[in-house]
Amino acid sequence: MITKIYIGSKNPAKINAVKQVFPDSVHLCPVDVPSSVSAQPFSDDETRLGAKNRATYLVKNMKAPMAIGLEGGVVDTDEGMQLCNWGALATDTGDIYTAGGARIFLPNDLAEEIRLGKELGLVIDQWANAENVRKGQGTIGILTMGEVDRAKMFRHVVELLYGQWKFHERRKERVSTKKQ
Ligand SMILES: O=P(O)(O)OP(=O)(O)OP(=O)(O)OC[C@H]1O[C@@H](n2cnc3c(O)ncnc32)[C@H](O)[C@@H]1O
Ligand SMILES: [Mg+2]
Repeated sequence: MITKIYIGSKNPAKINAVKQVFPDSVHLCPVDVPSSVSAQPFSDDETRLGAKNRATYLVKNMKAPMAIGLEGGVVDTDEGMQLCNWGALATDTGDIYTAGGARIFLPNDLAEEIRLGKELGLVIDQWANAENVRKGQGTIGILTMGEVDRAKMFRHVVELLYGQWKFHERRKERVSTKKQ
């Protein structure tokens, strides 16, 4: 049974996403950890690696039985720049699951600023004339008029992680009962 989950961030949007998925009895431990990728990841691979690094850091260095890493990034394409988001769930049994989140295109003037090397978290505050967007509704919340905010988007990612973990645990149980 899961009693404690570490989260590799103190960002409230990320913590809320995890809180919404697991039962109230599960104790959440948010810790700021290095993602060991750029502050503004620029591809799916880099963003996914950031999420994995956050989760595995907690298992290795904080002795977390289960840890979740969530990471936001962007992907530039021929048709414009997209938001991308990834999550990873790692366990002290050596398992790791990853899942990608929703993606939408950024308006071009916003994307141009990021191409200049600025971090989305800073750019969006100016662009939307708001403060700490990344800790609240997120860019995705601004661009969808609050229909899908950052916590809701990451909630889906966490559901995909938790669901995969449950599936594999069930499979392991079946295999061990067969062997008996
Ligand atoms: O404290 P941490 O967990 O690092 O939270 P963060 O907001 O910095 O989140 P990420 O490092 O995962 O995001 C990478 C970059 O993309 C920005 N970003 C990603 N998604 C965003 C969103 O929905 N709204 C605002 N900024 C976002 C973020 O501010 C960073 O500059
Ligand atoms: Mg960050």
